[in-house]
Amino acid sequence: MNTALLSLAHLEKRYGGGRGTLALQDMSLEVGAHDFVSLLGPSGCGKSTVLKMVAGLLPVTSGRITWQAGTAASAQDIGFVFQEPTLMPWASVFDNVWLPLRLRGVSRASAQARVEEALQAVGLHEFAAALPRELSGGMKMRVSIARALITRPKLLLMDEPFGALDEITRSRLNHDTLQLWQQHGFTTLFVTHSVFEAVFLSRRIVVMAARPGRVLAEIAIDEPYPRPEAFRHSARFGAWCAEVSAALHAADDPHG
Ligand SMILES: Nc1ncnc2c1ncn2[C@@H]1O[C@H](COP(=O)(O)OP(=O)(O)OP(=O)(O)O)[C@@H](O)[C@H]1O
Repeated sequence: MNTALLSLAHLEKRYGGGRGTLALQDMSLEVGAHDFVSLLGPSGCGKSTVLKMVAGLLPVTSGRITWQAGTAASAQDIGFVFQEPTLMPWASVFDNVWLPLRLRGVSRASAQARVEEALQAVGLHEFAAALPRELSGGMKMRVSIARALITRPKLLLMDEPFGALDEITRSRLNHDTLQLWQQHGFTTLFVTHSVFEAVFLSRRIVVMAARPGRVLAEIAIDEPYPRPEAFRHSARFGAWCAEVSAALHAADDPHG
C-alpha cells in the first residue's frame, strides 16, 4: 500500500463517561494516501463516530489518531459530506460552494474560477445561479460534494452520502465519486450500510459490528479502477458481495 496518510491505533469511544455507551472498541486502521476505504456495518456500529473523531469534531476516549508528517489535521485538509446535503436554502449554488473559501477570506471574485471549476467537476456548471429548492436530491448532493472539494482537501470524509437517494441516482453518484477521486487524488473514507456500494467503490472495506462498535474484518477489493458499470453485473462483483456479506453476518446480533 502507499504511505499511510492517517493511522488509527486502538481507538475507543465511550459516550457519557464510565458507564456510557461503548460506541467503538479497539479500532486500528491504516489509511494510505489516495486510498478509498469504506466503513460498512449496521446502524450503531460506530461508523459516524469514527468519522467525527478523524475530523476532530469529537475527542477520542483512548487510542491515537496519527497523521503522516506534514499533513496536520487542519480543517483545510479535510472535506466532509454528510447524509443531508446541509445547503443554505437562501443562497445560490455558487454561494453555497463558495462558503468554505469565503470563511477563509476569499472574495467572491477571487473564488469565481475555483467555484466554476468545482461545479464543472460535479456537472452543475449550468446551475450556479439556482437555489437549492430548485434542485433534485442528487443535484443537492453534488453541490455538497463540490463544496467539500473546493478547499482541495487531502481527505474526504463521506458519511452515508447517498443513502437517501433513489437507486439510479445513487449508482450515478457512485460512478462520479470514483471519477472525482481518480482525477483529484484525495483519499476517501466512506461510510455506508450497503454491501453493493462498498464493493463497487472501495479499495478496502472495514466490516463492523454493533454493541459494542468494533471491526470484524478488513477486506481488500482487488479490482482495477476505473470500475465500469458492467462490474456491477459481473460474477466477480457477486463473489465480492457474498464474501463481504458473510463477514458482516459473522456477528449476527439476535437483537439487531
Ligand atoms: N452523542 C452521543 N451520545 C451518546 N451515545 C451516542 C452518541 N452518538 C452516538 N451514540 C451511540 O454510539 C453508538 C455508535 O453510534 P454511531 O452514530 O457512530 O453509529 P453508526 O454506525 O454511524 O450508526 P448509523 O448507521 O445509524 O448512523 C450507538 O450506539 C449510538 O447510539
